[in-house]
Amino acid sequence: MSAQRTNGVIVAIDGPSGAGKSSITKLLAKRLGYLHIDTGAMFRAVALMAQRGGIACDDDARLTELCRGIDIEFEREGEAYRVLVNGGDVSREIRTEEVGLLTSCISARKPVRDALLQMQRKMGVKGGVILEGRDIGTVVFPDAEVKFFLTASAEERGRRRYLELVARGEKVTLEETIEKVVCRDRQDESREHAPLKRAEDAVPVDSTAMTIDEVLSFMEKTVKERVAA
Ligand SMILES: Nc1ncnc2c1ncn2[C@@H]1O[C@H](COP(=O)(O)OP(=O)(O)OP(=O)(O)O)[C@@H](O)[C@H]1O
Ligand SMILES: Nc1ccn([C@H]2C[C@H](O)[C@@H](COP(=O)(O)O)O2)c(=O)n1
Repeated sequence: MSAQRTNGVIVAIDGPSGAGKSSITKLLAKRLGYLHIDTGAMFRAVALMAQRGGIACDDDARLTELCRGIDIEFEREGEAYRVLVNGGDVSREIRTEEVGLLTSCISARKPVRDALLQMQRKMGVKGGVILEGRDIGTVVFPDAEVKFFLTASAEERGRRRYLELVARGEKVTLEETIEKVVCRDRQDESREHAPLKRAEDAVPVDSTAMTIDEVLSFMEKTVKERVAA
């Protein structure tokens, strides 16, 4: 472990939409006493601010200016966390389907990735953190002590997201939800900058037939073994 890691190791959890990254990261961070850094929420926050400012998702000049002046924070609230942008709570607004779609475009822009890369490295460099996203183990922290690539079949991820949306009262079908998951996968995997892919040294976890507790126990055991080694 490098001398910079004064607070513990860095754990990276990458994977496609609906794989369970946020759910697992929240629980694993609690068990380890680590900080949970939801990098997807950071991209969503930039997308929301671009939407509010009338900035087109491919306007790199204005996106560069937006990212230069943006302050994104995670504020612990009991067992959860609030996402603050320039001091304002955007935890709910960033989770809408509209912002999610805009984020797919925004997250492909190099100025946005470069700006958030610096922020994420600053947040995690001392360790004692779990970062979840698409490029943590490949780009943000290629030297992370523990890396996981968490996935599940597109059908299972669509089913999970469908149940989540229906529970929120949204009128969606299972078929269209699976289609959106597959579409999001294609966008995240095919973009030019920091595409979604498994780091060579990431531990693959296919949760298609695993419960949240089974995934959590496996990851906790793996981290503790790696730290003890
Ligand atoms: N192993 C599992 N078995 C059943 N349901 C799961 C499992 N893992 C996660 N879920 C459920 O699937 C839904 C999506 O999980 P979550 O939001 O954590 O995924 P994610 O990878 O963070 O997605 P995104 O990247 O789109 O934010 C949640 O309702 C969660 O409770
Ligand atoms: N490190 C990251 C994290 C997220 N993204 C993209 C992928 C999604 O299109 C969008 C929202 O992520 P989610 O909240 O669904 O995990 O942001 C990325 O490109 N890199």
